[in-house]
Amino acid sequence: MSIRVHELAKELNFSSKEVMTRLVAMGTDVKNHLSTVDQKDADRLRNQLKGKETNLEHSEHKNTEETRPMTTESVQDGELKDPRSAMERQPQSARPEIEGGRRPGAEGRPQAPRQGNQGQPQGPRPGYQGQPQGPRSGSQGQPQGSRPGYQGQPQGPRPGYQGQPQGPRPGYQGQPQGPRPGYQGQPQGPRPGYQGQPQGPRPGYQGQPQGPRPGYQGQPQGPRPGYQGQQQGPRPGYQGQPQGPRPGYQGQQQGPRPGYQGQPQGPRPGYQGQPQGSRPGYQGQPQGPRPGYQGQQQGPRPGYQGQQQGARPGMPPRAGGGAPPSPVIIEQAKRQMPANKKAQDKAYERKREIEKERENAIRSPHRRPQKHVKKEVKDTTPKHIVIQGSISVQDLASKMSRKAGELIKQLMNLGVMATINQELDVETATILAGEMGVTIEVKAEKSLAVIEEIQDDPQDLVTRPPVVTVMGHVDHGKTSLLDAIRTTHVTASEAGGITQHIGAYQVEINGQKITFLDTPGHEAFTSMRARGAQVTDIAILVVAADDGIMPQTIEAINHAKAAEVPIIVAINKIDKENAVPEKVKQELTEYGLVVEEWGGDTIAVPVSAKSHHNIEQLLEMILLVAEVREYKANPNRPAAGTVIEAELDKGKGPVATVLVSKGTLNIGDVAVAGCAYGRIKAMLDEKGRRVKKAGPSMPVEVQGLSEVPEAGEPFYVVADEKLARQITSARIAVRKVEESKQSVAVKVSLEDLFDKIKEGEIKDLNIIIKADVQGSVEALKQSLLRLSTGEVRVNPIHGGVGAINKTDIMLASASNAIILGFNVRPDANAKATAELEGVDLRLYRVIYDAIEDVKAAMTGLLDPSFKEVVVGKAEVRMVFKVPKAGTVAGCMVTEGKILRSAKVRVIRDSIVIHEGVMESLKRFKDDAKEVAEGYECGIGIEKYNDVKEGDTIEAFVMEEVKRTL
Ligand SMILES: Nc1nc2c(ncn2[C@@H]2O[C@H](COP(=O)(O)OP(=O)(O)OP(=O)(O)O)[C@@H](O)[C@H]2O)c(=O)[nH]1
Repeated sequence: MSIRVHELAKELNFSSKEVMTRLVAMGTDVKNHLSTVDQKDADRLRNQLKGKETNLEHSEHKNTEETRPMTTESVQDGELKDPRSAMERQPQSARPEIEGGRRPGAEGRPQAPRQGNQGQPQGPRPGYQGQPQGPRSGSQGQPQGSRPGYQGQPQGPRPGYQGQPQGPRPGYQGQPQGPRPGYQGQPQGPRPGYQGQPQGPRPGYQGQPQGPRPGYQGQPQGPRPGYQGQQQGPRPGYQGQPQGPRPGYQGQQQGPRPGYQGQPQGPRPGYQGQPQGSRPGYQGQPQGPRPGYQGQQQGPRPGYQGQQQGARPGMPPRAGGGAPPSPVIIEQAKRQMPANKKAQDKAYERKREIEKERENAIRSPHRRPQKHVKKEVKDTTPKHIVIQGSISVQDLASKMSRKAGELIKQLMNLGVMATINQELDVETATILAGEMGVTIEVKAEKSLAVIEEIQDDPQDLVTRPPVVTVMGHVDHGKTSLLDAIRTTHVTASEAGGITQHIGAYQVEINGQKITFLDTPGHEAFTSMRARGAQVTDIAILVVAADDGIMPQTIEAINHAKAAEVPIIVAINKIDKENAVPEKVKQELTEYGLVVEEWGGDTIAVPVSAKSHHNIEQLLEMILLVAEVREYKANPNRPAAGTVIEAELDKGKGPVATVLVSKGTLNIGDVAVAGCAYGRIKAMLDEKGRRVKKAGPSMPVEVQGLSEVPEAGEPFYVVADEKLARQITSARIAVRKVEESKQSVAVKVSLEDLFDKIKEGEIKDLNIIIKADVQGSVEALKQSLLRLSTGEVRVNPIHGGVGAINKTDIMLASASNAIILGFNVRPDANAKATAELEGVDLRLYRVIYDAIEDVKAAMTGLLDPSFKEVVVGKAEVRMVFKVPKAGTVAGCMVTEGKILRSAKVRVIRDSIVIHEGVMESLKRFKDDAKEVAEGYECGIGIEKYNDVKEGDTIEAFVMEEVKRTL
């Protein structure tokens, strides 16, 4: 039955490796510990090891190896068993003195205590690689008996090194030996131990008294315990194998102890064949007085590192003398540094310190040498810091635990001149810190910056006045209507009060209040919406009965619809003769507003702002809508609202008109609005009267804020000024981070539309269409509506004729819409606003292209491989008719530069009237490649002669854009 190597090892209490080695030596084919061994081989190994155990018992009474006879019986199967090198195999007495009396084995390893491998007692010494140990030949087979000298030279007269006569025992390199100088000529006399320690009383290891010869670590010496207190008695061989008949390496018989590489051992030559008798020292130096390590006096043979050797703790008396200390003791001695060694090391360290000081002094000559040089300066500076946004040099230095000067210096290296109080933007701070090995994390305290909305219990809600905004086309009578309402419906008690413009006011009708935002037009409405403030409950759409629906009327309708605010139409100027209210109602239906009398749900009230006709009816209608909509709020809670208007008053400081939407604002409350905060010192209503409280839907002018907040900012009352300060400082940090990032609030764009649709972010694709003619708006609108899919609905929220203006951009921003311009251009203001608001604005000359782009964007196939870049604009100042060349426009370049290679388009009143190729570009009579801003030039356009004074010629190039999808 076969058995695996590891199983056999376990059985025999051997390591698998050892078993494998033995099996291989026996000729068994084993590769690893999982290899199988057949029964026969396993038994062979068992028997072999068993035999050793027996032999071990026999060898129990053997003495030290020096006295052991070398036998030839230990040779088995022709294999030599001694695992030791010749040096190891040499008897102790025959070994040369090397390094102060330690007689090392091969490679200077200590031999003496005859411990087997791993400290186990060794007993009978097997020969090297199992070679018989017996006759103890000298190195390289020289007979040991006759003690030949070095390289076989006769031993008789005991020649010294290189055959020199031994007689007078010359010292190293032939120096006279007489007074036996020690290493480097030091006197040998009193035989000091290692490093000059006195040798005399032979103290034991670490100065312990030597007397009773204690064993290792002071254990009694009596029974001579082996390594780690194991009994020395039977002296097991390598790895606990029985020692008895002195088997050679791998269990081979030991017998006659051959010399190195099987040479006879006999005459016991010294190291490298030198005669043993005279015992030459290391490298042939005369041995006589046995100099110590490095020539120090050997006298009583100091132990390792100067420890006295004499009594040899745990050691049998050495026949050859000078046996090295136990390896165990060496190990121990290495661990525990002798006192004098420590002292030396200290002195060395001190010396190093002084040297370092000197080096430092040389490097920085102006610096005083430091008295105490710290051994190790621990770097306690943080390696990672968190900032909330831009940060001053001083604050950054303190966060980095560095001196501000260091940072300023580093900034200078980076080419930034900064003062200690200078604010560093996040990017600069990050680079600076990075240069100093510190990473920066920007984490704005948004949790503080954003105030959590208090959810009111429905039971606490009470009806509040509706908030109304008046919108409509220019000159249709918005201001007149607001004035009419204000003047006709002030309460008696208010009469005589000086009406102030604070941006909003309240009127009372039938005991019920209505709040009007006193900012006619949708611009304020949309800009507030763009900031997320939805303050309006009801929109009054003013349409002049004599004019009908006009572009801004349509915009207003679409704004109100986008904000999902109910619309009440005030058909104004009905006092006028040419007023046709029915026409207005008719037109309204085209925009989804069907008046009630025609079966719809849109309330339309014919009014006259001039004659105040039907103003009351209009107000009643507002109350009716409010009643249906049930505008409610909880007045018994800390106030929250919106800043309607704010300004810096010379006398009052920052003042803000706040429309309270929830709760009640009181004098003394601490409020936060954007980055402004403060305790409310005074409150005024629209009549300029001081009030102590302001409930839901009441507009009041408040004083006491730290700075002027922006219109549209939410306004909150907080617990105390400390919290208010924390909130605003956190908001300031957020604002700085956002400013430093210069991030644009990215709205939906055709570029990322598909991604957003996929992510479910977009369900409605809001589109604003602006075109040169209404027909194009309608055509585009109808085509786009047909693109709606199950995933996304195309929703043209606004369409109009004319240039793309700022209002369009604000509506797009508020409604997250895309603007499609067909044959129109954005005005300068609109273009800048679009960039600021991140509104995607696309211009087309062909309706089909616009539809295809939207379609492609919705399916993720948009390929805007080219993007139009306007490089310059020129204003046509004069038109020349040049024979053969046609019409040439004498222009002034007003923006950028006109490139000869660019394409051009002619724009008249923001409408593109021609797009084509430039035929000529001249500066006076010379052809020009480009003409820069502020210079005159002549532009000829290929096949186009209708250019007129006042036209704008726009030069543009098409740049390739890499797809990001
Ligand atoms: N006959 C008549 N004229 C009116 C009426 N309402 C306003 N107007 C006149 O129309 C003109 C424009 O009125 P505004 O109130 O300034 O119109 P608006 O819409 O506020 O104009 P913008 O502020 O420019 O947008 C003024 O001359 C008013 O006198 C009305 O009911 N009847």
